[in-house]
Amino acid sequence: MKIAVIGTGYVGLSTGVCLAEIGHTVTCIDIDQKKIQHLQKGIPPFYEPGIGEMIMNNVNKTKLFFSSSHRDGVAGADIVIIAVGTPQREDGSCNLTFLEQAAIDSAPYLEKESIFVIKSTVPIGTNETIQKLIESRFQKKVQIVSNPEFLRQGSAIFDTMHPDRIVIGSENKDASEKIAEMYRPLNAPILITSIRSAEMIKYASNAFLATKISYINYIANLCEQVGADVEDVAQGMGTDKRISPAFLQAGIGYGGSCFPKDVKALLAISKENGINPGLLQETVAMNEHQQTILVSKALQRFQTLKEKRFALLGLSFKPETDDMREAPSIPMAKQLVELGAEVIAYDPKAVHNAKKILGSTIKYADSIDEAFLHADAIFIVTEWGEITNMDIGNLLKTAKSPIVFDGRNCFDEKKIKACDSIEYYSIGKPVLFINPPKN
Ligand SMILES: NC(=O)c1ccc[n+]([C@@H]2O[C@H](COP(=O)([O-])OP(=O)(O)OC[C@H]3O[C@@H](n4cnc5c(N)ncnc54)[C@H](O)[C@@H]3O)[C@@H](O)[C@H]2O)c1
Ligand SMILES: O=c1ccn([C@@H]2O[C@H](COP(=O)(O)OP(=O)(O)O[C@H]3O[C@H](CO)[C@@H](O)[C@H](O)[C@H]3O)[C@@H](O)[C@H]2O)c(=O)[nH]1
Repeated sequence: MKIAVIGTGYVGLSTGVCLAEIGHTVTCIDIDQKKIQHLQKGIPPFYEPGIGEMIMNNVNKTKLFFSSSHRDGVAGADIVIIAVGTPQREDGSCNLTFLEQAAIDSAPYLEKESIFVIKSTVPIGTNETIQKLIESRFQKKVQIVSNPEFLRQGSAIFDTMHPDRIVIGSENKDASEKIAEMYRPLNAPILITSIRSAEMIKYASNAFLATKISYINYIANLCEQVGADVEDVAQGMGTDKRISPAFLQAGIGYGGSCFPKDVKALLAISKENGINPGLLQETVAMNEHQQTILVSKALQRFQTLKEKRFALLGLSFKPETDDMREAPSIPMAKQLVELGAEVIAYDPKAVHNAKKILGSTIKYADSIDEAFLHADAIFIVTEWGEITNMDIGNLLKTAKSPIVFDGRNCFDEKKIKACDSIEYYSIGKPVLFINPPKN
């Protein structure tokens, strides 16, 4: 099939590249000309494992094209997929400006038979609004399909090639069958629903996962008070098939471009519809509290953080991405600086993006070793492989004090007990002291 994908962010680019990989001819469109120029040379605009190779492979096979002109992709396309951003407004509700503009930019070139697919995460009823916009403004009949995306950053290509399910929301049988046909080579379970149910599935899934994280963080905080270990508790819970072990990793809260904004959007939708949003309000409040928890532990340990030098390991909102959107490292670094500490941060990929947000309020190290040097304590924020695999015992010998605040529970007891000297604070687990420093 001939497919146009509008927006070359994490979702649009991953979708476009994978659809080319399974045999379709795909043109990816973006209004960001610089992005398109780079993509035409095979350079991805962000760090995402495996995407660069897949782009080059499909560009070389003339299955994948990039353009900044909507006409180039949309004219003659069987299917047009919209994957532009739907960010959060100040009141938490979803901002549809980019989506409306993408529809307006594409509509003039839509063919009579082409199907218009909205992959962006949108409030319930948006697909119908966009359909009406195209029909009234451009006098064109259009078949609209809601096809929400569930990929995770850091494993976007794997998730797109191996989805747990594909959700297709449509009021038209031919349109949903055509979209199912487009995805057929992926051999994934397909769920066909109404448009409104498909829109709701996306928010309900993200809000559920975010709530599951806030729940285990709440249990973790209780574990610390009652002397239990949250990892044992999560394992005990997760082995129950009805609960599952996924998303039971306690830590310093969720970040990223989706959970924070989608939970708040669903909250706004609840309020608009007169449904008590109390449950989701607690999810958000718990997450905000959790992002401050390591700083509270440090304050308790040191009384004052003035003139302390702290190493911050990991800046991106999760490993294997350079995305800093809503990363827990941002409030944490700001708080430490406000309390008078000097912060030196290390991240394998996200420093460039972190500098745009945190600027020169903190320092940046080129290596883990450099960050450890003379540090009064180490804060672990993101569980990159390089960080979880580091030789912590040896590295701590170069720090001023062997004190670690681990926000992602990266090390087991064996690794901590092998250190000559360490004071190890983690989330939802007892503090470990191995020949701790005197002060
Ligand atoms: N990031 C994720 O992991 C993820 C996963 C599932 C769903 N989603 C949802 O998918 C949507 C896209 O998210 P993203 O993270 O890929 O966004 P993004 O911000 O990374 O990228 C959006 C792209 O769209 C382009 N764009 C904006 N207006 C345009 C227009 N009129 N024509 C062409 N291009 C235009 C921008 O220049 C940008 O490159 C959002 O609704 C998001 O909630 C995101
Ligand atoms: O047990 C867990 C799992 C995740 N996280 C945190 O939750 C955030 C989000 O992680 P993850 O869900 O892996 O990454 P995203 O790329 O944000 O993906 C989520 O958001 C996407 C955008 O909507 C959806 O498509 C995905 O299905 C959904 O998992 C990160 O800060 C993680 O550190 C935890 O704290 N504990």
